[in-house]
Amino acid sequence: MVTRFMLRPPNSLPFTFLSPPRFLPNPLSLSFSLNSTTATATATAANQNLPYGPSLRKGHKPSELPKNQSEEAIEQVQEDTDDLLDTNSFTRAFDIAALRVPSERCFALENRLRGHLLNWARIRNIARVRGDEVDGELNDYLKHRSDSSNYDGDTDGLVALNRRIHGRAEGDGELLPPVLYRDKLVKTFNTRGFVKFRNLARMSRPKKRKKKEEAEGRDKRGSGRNAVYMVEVVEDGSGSEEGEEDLSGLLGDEFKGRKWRGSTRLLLLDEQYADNRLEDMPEAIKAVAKEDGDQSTTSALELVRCRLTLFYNYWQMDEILEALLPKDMIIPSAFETVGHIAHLNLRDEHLPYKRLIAKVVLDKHKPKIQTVVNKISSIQNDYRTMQLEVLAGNHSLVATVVENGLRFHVDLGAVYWNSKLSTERQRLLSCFSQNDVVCDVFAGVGPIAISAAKKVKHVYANDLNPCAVDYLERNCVLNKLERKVEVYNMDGRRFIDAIFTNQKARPITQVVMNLPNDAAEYLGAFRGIFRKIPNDKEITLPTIHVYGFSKGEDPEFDFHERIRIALSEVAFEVKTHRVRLVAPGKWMICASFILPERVAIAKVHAEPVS
Ligand SMILES: C[S@@+](CC[C@H](N)C(=O)[O-])C[C@H]1O[C@@H](n2cnc3c(N)ncnc32)[C@H](O)[C@@H]1O
Repeated sequence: MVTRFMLRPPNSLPFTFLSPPRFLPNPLSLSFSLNSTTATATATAANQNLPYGPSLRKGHKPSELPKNQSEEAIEQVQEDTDDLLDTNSFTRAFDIAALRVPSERCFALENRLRGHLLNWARIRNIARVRGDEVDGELNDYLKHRSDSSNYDGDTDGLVALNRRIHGRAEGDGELLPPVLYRDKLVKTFNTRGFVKFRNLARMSRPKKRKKKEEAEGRDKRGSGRNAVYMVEVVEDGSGSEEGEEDLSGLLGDEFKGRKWRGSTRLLLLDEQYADNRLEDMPEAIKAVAKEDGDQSTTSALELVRCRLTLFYNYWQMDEILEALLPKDMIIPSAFETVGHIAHLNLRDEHLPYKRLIAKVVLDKHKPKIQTVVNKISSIQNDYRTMQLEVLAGNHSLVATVVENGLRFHVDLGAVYWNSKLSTERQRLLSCFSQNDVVCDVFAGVGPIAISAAKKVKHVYANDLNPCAVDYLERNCVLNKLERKVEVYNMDGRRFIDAIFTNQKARPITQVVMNLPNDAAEYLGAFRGIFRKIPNDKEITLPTIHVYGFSKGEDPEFDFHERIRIALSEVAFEVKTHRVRLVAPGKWMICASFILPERVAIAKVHAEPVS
């Protein structure tokens, strides 16, 4: 059964008498609708109580909007989503005021009106007017026509304009074939100094999508499946005036019976001026309007009423989840990413809404995120893998991660990966030099081993998980480092014993042991590791970097103690570094020390457990 989730009604929070639950208590019997008359009546009052800026608790719901082009955009957003979520219920329209100004002056006026313009996140305070974009040359011509006192009857200009409109070349009166026309353009460019136009054909041809948008006279933000917001003029001062020419034939039906003032833009005014008349506006706005009136007989600056519609795509993930989830529930706002996968860590209280949450996460982070998963249980197995449930998107758990300029293929369902450790891996790498030989005892798919291979002389990498080893080998090849990394698939203790007692192996200078739960206990494998080496032969004592968790009051001391006990040695220096807090009061620590000689040559050797 598919359950459809509806948004909490707008204005529900400030009014207890509306007080429906913040969400529907039983997610399996969801059907909720707000009495729209009540909502409208309370809208203005509610808006006054709400903070500045757009909010799902402000504005009008789509059902309250008059039928118009915005419906097309709403439908297209809906098309893109499945039945789980009613995206239309996130459409909000806001009444605002705007100054309609000539396009060439809008940036100068924007600067002068700063502080009085709409300052909402992700909304540009300059909006284009639908169907109001005209070629500059045509614009000049139309200005002359509309101001007949200035019009000097320049027939040359008219002829040039005519040629331009009919695609004819200047001088010959005939259409040029495209190749000749392009050739002519090249010459023009060159004489003007544009000598580096290598691919003129491509550059002079507008991109298909752009062409289509221009033809439709629409702003990308306001239409199609990616509609974010849209600005429409709902009431302006223009209208048919006597003696005014009907320009609908030239400019399209949009302009039927309307006064033409050239290309214009809307400077969206702050929401507090939505209902103001010009005389009630602040001095800065009045001054601009007055100057404009003084300068021009046909002032193009006018105050208009607009509707700003914000669609589902406008709202951020937390705004949408806050509106959907029950009141007082913590909004899941963070997640880990591994390549195309968003990895949630939902609390029990979120589980009834897990698919809904995942859908919003996916919608708000597409196309980077293609799959949303949730961890089902904590990591408990030997291979440190997670049990994951795919909640939204495609079911591929094989991700490609880029770290430190290297690429890693990772199957999140079968191997260990933690992007949060990337900074720590960088820190560790900075301890290595080009003469080092590194031994990574718990290598996983190779983030440390392969990154080290780029820098050091040689790497021995091991993991118990055959699947991790498989990816480790592939990742070596993927990064063209397979000749510098030797891969093993065995238990850590056996590996330490094998690699240090192997006469042919290069002397190891650095050992990495990243298995924080148990790595310290594997240190016993180093006791007596060089016991068979003759006294007169030089030995290289490696620096060991071992990771562990500590809940102790003094985590460094606590971890140091564990290392001492594992090595049965007291007197040696250990440097510790706090990696990160993995849970309240629980630190992940990295301890680095040179293997004490007494331990390395001890006669008692802890036999590896087979
Ligand atoms: C915490 S992960 C670290 C992996 C890698 N170093 C990284 O940073 O992504 C620990 C790895 O140790 C491996 N492992 C667990 N027990 C092991 C053992 N006894 N011997 C060798 N590897 C083991 C697991 O399969 C896992 O890949």
